[in-house]
Amino acid sequence: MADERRGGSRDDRRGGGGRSGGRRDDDRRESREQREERFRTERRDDRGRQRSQARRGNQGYRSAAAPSQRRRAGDPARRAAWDVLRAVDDGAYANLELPKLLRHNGIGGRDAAFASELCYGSLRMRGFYDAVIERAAGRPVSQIDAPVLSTMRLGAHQLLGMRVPSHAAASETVALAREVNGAGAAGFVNAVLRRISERSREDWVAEVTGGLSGDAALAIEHSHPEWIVRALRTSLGEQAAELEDLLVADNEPAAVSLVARPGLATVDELVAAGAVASSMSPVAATWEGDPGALPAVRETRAAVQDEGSQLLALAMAAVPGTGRDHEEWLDLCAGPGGKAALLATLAHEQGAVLFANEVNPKRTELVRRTMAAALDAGAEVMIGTGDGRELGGEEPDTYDRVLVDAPCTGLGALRRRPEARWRKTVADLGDLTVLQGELLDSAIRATRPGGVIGYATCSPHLAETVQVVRDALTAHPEVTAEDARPYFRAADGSAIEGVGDGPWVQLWPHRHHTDAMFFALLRKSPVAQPDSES
Ligand SMILES: C[S@@+](CC[C@H](N)C(=O)[O-])C[C@H]1O[C@@H](n2cnc3c(N)ncnc32)[C@H](O)[C@@H]1O
Repeated sequence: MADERRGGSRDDRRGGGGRSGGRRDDDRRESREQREERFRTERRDDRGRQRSQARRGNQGYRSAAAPSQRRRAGDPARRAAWDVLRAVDDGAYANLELPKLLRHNGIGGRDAAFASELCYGSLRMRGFYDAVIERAAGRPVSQIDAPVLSTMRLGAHQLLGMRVPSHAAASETVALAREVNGAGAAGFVNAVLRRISERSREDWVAEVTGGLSGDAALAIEHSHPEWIVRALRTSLGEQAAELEDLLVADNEPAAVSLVARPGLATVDELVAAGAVASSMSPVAATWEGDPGALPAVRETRAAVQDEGSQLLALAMAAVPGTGRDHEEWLDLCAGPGGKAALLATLAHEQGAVLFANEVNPKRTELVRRTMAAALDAGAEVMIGTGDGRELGGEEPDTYDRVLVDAPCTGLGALRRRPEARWRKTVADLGDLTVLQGELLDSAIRATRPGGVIGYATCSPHLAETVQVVRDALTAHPEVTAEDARPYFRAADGSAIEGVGDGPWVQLWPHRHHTDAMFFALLRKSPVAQPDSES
């Protein structure tokens, strides 16, 4: 392939017409921006409303401290956590919002770590805390004003989920309530937190799950929507006894895993900088602190990437392809580009070329940025924007390896997105599984005879994983499933255990300390030879 195609656009190659698959994402972005604007203005109203409501309805409550001793404002870390909870209620993502706020307010070090734990923990454990708050407040949370409820959730997490001494948790949270909710509401917060502090976490679990059994009790105690608990139980199948371990793992913050992109960085380089080599992915090291402090990360030679994603890209490259020289690889859903960047360096090592496709133009741009070091090192990559569902019809029988890292519910990455579990609904599955089926269908069409297709999701939900693959196998008799397990290798070269009975691979947070990634490997039969047809 000619050098000028490196980092070039597939749209250019096809005459620059571009593709217009990004409208749905643009629509979403617009409404998100509108929501943010609404939030900026509404927050002032909320606080005003809150004060007057509190004066009307909660006059009986009094702060624990004497008026002369009352702190007028909360501390900056708690305030930042509260601001994020409010923003999340309006559609923001905590992992994007919190770093922005911490930077803006100059909060760093231990205060930043405290704000992160407070914010993410309150969001993850919202289901449990709301059940506790309802008992302590003597009313359903739907009857508590949202800004006051956010304050109470922060207080509940300090009391039941962090090692903050009760008196500090209560007094600091009441000071925050005075600042953001008004004096009357602060009295209400004080009374509720006082009641919560009278019992241990274990006692509250017994109280709020009393009378419930099975998945309903697990859902409250481990703070997952019940439909997700049921789906995870089904996905675990014969290992359903591990369900509680999985729910616990979902509530623990994921360690920061770095990938050393082959040919660009090494695990040894990351270890020399203070990271710890992983026993799971051969190209991973875990890192505590700001990844941006590492030159290899700033230069895109290394990056933050879940080890499950690393293993999956490594497997995709390790599978025997068509055996052709100079293979062509396709990443059908590449944005923001983590797997594509790893595939690009692996393709470069094998003398192959990668085409990274993404439907959303802004995410295509992220793919380009993620690739910077790989492109500089001479990896042959084309990056294009387009609807992956059309690609199989446009370029049939073309690619030696095709990865479909499909858009999904993300139920396998709940550790990373603390609010995600409360936003997903069973209804999301319907549209997603249709899209996943169409993308896999297109990927099969785009695959050269004898080539391989990897189908991946960061969800273990059977409707998005096994069912999509089975439907594709039924619709495409020219494709067969291959055992993916031999291609998942740990850092010492041994086979990774506990990935299921095959032929697919299912990784799990509680077993592998990765996201719950699913991977299926399909192969398109080679073109029938003339003599075999006779
Ligand atoms: C799970 S993410 C892929 C993550 C990516 N492989 C990585 O490792 O960074 C799924 C991606 O599919 C994209 N997508 C959604 N619908 C698509 C379509 N019809 N064609 C191509 N990409 C699509 C989404 O915008 C999203 O970026």
